[in-house]
Amino acid sequence: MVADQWTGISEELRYEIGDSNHKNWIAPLECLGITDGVVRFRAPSRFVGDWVKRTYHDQIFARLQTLACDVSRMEFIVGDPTPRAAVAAPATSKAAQGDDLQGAPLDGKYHFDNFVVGKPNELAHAAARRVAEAGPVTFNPLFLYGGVGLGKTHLMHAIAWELKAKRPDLQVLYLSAEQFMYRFVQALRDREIMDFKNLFRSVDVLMVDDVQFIAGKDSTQEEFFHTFNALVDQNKQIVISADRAPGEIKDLEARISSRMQCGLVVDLHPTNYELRLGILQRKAAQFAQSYGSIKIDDGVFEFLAHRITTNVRVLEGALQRLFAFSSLIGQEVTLDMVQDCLSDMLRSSERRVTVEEIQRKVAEHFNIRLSDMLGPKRTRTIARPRQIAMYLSKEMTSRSLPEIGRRFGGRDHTTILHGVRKVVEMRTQDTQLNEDIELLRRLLES
Ligand SMILES: Nc1ncnc2c1ncn2[C@@H]1O[C@H](COP(=O)(O)OP(=O)(O)OP(=O)(O)O)[C@@H](O)[C@H]1O
Repeated sequence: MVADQWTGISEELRYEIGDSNHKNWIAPLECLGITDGVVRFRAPSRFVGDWVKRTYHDQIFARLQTLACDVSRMEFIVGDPTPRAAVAAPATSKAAQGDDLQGAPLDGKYHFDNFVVGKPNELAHAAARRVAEAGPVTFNPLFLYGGVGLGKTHLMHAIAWELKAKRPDLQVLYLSAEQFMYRFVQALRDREIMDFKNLFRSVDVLMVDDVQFIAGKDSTQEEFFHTFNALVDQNKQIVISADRAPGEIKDLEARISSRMQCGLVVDLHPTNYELRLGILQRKAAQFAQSYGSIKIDDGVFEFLAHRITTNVRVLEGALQRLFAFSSLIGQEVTLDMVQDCLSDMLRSSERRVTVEEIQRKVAEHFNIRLSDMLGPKRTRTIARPRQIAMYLSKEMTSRSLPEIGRRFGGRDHTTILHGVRKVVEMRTQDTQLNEDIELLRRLLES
């Protein structure tokens, strides 16, 4: 009974702790059920079990209690509980044991095949592909960086999958910097630091995600630095990711930051409209396999790609919700339904572009002075760009007409409304103007 409801709890936790934590820690757990008040989970390694117990115990426990009031505690067991697992492993050095080398679980969806390539990520993708060929080490480390949800983890997992498939002989270790620190601290505590060092130095490819996490953590940084140097000296490939460039990570020791810049540092740029559209199409095909096909009206993907520009994870969440909703109630996905079903997401991902930015960009584009945009002049060369800026302010910000009016030199809201209507009308008749507006919108979104 508890095991049946675990999927629901796991999904709730995804919202609470985020996709990436969920993927690393909660998704790999299997709920085995409840006996005498003890809820048992199977974890893929002791490391995962310990971590979940320390970090998410309260969140999981509170939910379990709402299901079965006789829950008294949780227990994590490791590996396969059948008698096969009871066979004693031959005595091997710790470093050679699979469980110890086990990094974070790899997501089965993060392959190169389903990574959509566009201008903003083509270099990062090409570099990742090169590393995944496992040819001679040409750049070491490969340092991938970029904002939240732009595909760093996806690319790292894709490298790991590809290497596992092509070169099963290689020891590939992927983990987050947080896990690196946890294992280091655990090794210190258990006096197993030599095992720790041997383990990390015995890998052929080391991949560390979100390295900014160790900034400011002195002894972890120190150990990381030595591991890093030892592997580079042996010509072993290292792949690192972070949310910013090495030189910009606050409290990261200068010697580490400079070592990281010795290889290839590549940036995943924020997505552009075309990339978002491509990702939506690709993900929709994937979702159709799990949820069954649904009918999606023309213009829905374009609308989403315009409106949800924050990060790909949010875009994916939006699409998933539409699929779930549509297949549950058996309704096709129309623009109206999208606005209804995703109203919270659309509100919160409203571009943080400001009226002032819009005025500046539009003034630059039409080569007029900002003071004229705000001032009283009514000549066409000034009034037209001003109306376009009003229109974009209404479309791209959540400001009301009176608020926009105040920002346009204290104009009345009816003047703004008139400007907006005028542009809506002109857009249908003047293709050049329409293109100008689309261009401006994209510039402002990027
Ligand atoms: N170019 C892309 N093609 C397909 N899916 C993508 C692409 N970029 C990102 N995604 C998807 O977006 C989601 C978030 O990506 P990912 O977890 O790799 O981001 P990240 O850069 O590691 O973010 P964070 O900084 O939060 O760790 C994933 O589901 C991933 O598959």
